[in-house]
Amino acid sequence: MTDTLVKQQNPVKVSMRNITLSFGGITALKDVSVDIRENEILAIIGPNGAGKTCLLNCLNGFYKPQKGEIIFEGRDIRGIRPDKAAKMGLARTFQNIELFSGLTTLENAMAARHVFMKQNLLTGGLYFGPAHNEEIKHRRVVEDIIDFLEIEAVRHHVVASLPYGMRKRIEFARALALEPKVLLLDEPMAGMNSEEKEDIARFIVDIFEGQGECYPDTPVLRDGLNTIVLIEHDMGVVMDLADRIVVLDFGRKIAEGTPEEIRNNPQVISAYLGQSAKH
Ligand SMILES: Nc1ncnc2c1ncn2[C@@H]1O[C@H](COP(=O)(O)OP(=O)(O)OP(=O)(O)O)[C@@H](O)[C@H]1O
Repeated sequence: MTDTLVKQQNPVKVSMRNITLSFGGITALKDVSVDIRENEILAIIGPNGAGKTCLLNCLNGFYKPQKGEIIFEGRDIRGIRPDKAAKMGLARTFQNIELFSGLTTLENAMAARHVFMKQNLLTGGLYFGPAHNEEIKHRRVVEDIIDFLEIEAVRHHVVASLPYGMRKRIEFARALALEPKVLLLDEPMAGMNSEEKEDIARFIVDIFEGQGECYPDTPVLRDGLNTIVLIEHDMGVVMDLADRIVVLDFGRKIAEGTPEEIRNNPQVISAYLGQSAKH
């Protein structure tokens, strides 16, 4: 059996069925169905305005599609609150960085851990005792993630003072700090130079594969994260990283397949690759 066939038979982790999303007269997504499978990096591509970000926004509850269903862990999560989606294991980064710019790298990553914290504001105010112990545990996970993403040098820097590429990396750290089951990356390399892109590509592969006993106390790094969805415009990166690709155009799914299939699909070439070839 070929590798492709094996991939196609991987269990479905999230199933988006017949998603339609409109804003007034604009139909951003029209009857789009996408299965996100275990053990795959799934790339979503398409020209500007094709509906890629909208699809992620539906997945993590930012937008509630008018039609369709999103099945995750046996239930329809269409229209779930974003914090609930994060708690269930759907974490994402944003095309336009959405960090707390007045906080440090460490504080931004720790903020993500509040999803898991049992202590409330009152007990949290009593620094000693359970809240303190809990903080130590979460801090260890966050420090591992900071180490993994090689951002130790800016742990205590306020995010607003950092260059763009570094802020993108911190957003990645914050998403990992949620220890997700499915990681949604919206243009994690946008605006980066080729060296920075290579670093991010390496992190994606490493997180997908897992780092074993290098990080024994942080399961997301130790065991890896076997379901990653990636929106990316750089075709070289997409072809290198993705196991499968879904192509959107004007809010519709026009193709789905392996990088090889997509590369040779005439509809995709005219809709997307053709367009970029003109530039
Ligand atoms: N909140 C909104 N209100 C109105 N229209 C919206 C909203 N969000 C998205 N749209 C529209 O939906 C369509 C799809 O947008 P989306 O951001 O998903 O595209 P995209 O494929 O991610 O594009 P890009 O590659 O440029 O980021 C566009 O026409 C966009 O203007």
